Amino acid sequence: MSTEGQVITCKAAIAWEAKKPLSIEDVQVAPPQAGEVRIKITHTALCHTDAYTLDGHDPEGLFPCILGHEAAGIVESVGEGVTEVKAGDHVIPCYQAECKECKFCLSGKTNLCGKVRSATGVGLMLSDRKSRFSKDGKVIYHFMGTSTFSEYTVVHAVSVAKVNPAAPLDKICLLGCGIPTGLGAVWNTAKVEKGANVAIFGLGTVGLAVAEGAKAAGAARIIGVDIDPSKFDRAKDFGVTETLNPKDHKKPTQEVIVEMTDGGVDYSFDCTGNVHVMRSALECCHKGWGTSVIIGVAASGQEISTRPFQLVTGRVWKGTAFGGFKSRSQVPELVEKYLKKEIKVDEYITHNMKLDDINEAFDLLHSGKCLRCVLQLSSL
Ligand SMILES: NC(=O)C1=CN([C@@H]2O[C@H](COP(=O)(O)OP(=O)(O)OC[C@H]3O[C@@H](n4cnc5c(N)ncnc54)[C@H](O)[C@@H]3O)[C@@H](O)[C@H]2O)C=CC1
Ligand SMILES: N[C@@H](CCC(=O)N[C@@H](CSC=O)C(=O)NCC(=O)O)C(=O)O
Ligand SMILES: [Zn+2]
Ligand SMILES: [Zn+2]
Repeated sequence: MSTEGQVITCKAAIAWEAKKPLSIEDVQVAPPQAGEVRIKITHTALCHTDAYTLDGHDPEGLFPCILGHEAAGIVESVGEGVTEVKAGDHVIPCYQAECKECKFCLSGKTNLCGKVRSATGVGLMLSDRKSRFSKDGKVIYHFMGTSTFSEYTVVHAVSVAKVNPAAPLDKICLLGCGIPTGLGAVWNTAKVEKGANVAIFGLGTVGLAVAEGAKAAGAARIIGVDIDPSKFDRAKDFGVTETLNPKDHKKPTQEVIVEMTDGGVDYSFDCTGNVHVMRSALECCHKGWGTSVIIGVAASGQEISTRPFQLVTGRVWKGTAFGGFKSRSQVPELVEKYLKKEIKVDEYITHNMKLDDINEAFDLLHSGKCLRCVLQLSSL
């Protein structure tokens, strides 16, 4: 029976307030309005950014909300005027939109899109500044324009990447965030070249994807830094050539790396979200040309600092969102790369669970034992 045009009642994990476990409850999901798409989410993974917002560190965090932004699913219905996807299409919801017509999209300089960001930042849909989620009449906010911890979600059409239906949704859900972010930080933002020396701070999913991207780019040395030594063996499988635990050294990590590399690395990446680590990452870069890319998301109120002399003497500080990939255009290309075995995806999945187990999955994420945990919400 078609659900098009109807309110759907389905299960979702509601974050009623910060720092509290999620609650699996029935929610009402309104039909998509003009320019919107309702998606049946089949699989979602958890990213550190979901934990960051749930823990109350996100200045944009709004409660109650439905978190989740690394997922895949099938279009259930589309609103008026939506032509690029239709019911039955396999899709990846993208927290970074791509409208292809705003100042950002047309600039050729960035993957950021300005079309819906003002609405997604306050948990609403653009057309009427309302939420499509409710619980017995009470508004539940959207998150990152995706809200994938729900059996059904509504997103802006500019935030939907249509992908090859031959790709397994339980794997390619990971292409909604962490893997593209790490690969793209190397390929699009830093543009690491053959023979370069690289340092990666933080060897979770994002850091490992940086390692994978750096190896593919032909980096000579890939130094993996983490305070958890249990991360090191696996990191070597992703391309890390040397490991460094800051706790094993009296000197600041940046000094250790500068000594190891005859003056510093060509590129460094922060994949921790810790502002002190971001400073180390900048300062371990080579004088004159070293570039450091901030990927990690820092908690509300945190600020970065260094001596301006570090920049005067040629180091460059950059940041990246979704690895600089244009979502609707390039996520389908990443799916094809996965199908051709040109990029890893399965290797980042350490756990598989059901939506009901989501709080256990967050505990695993916090424990450091988990790279990506994929939750199955429904079967095809
Ligand atoms: N800019 C963007 O578009 C995106 C940013 N992120 C952010 O990237 C960061 C990494 O995400 P995940 O890999 O999912 O997280 P994760 O929690 O799996 O990995 C973080 C790693 O950093 C290590 N670490 C923590 N403190 C450290 C320190 N002081 N020195 C060295 N290593 C340290 C941890 O042991 C862990 O291995 C998070 O801040 C996340 O919010 C994630 C996706 C997209
Ligand atoms: N809401 C936070 C910032 C969170 C943030 O930086 N998000 C990243 C993606 S993290 C994915 O796991 C991002 O793409 N930012 C760009 C954007 O447009 O949101 C805050 O207010 O500081
Ligand atoms: Zn993420
Ligand atoms: Zn745009």
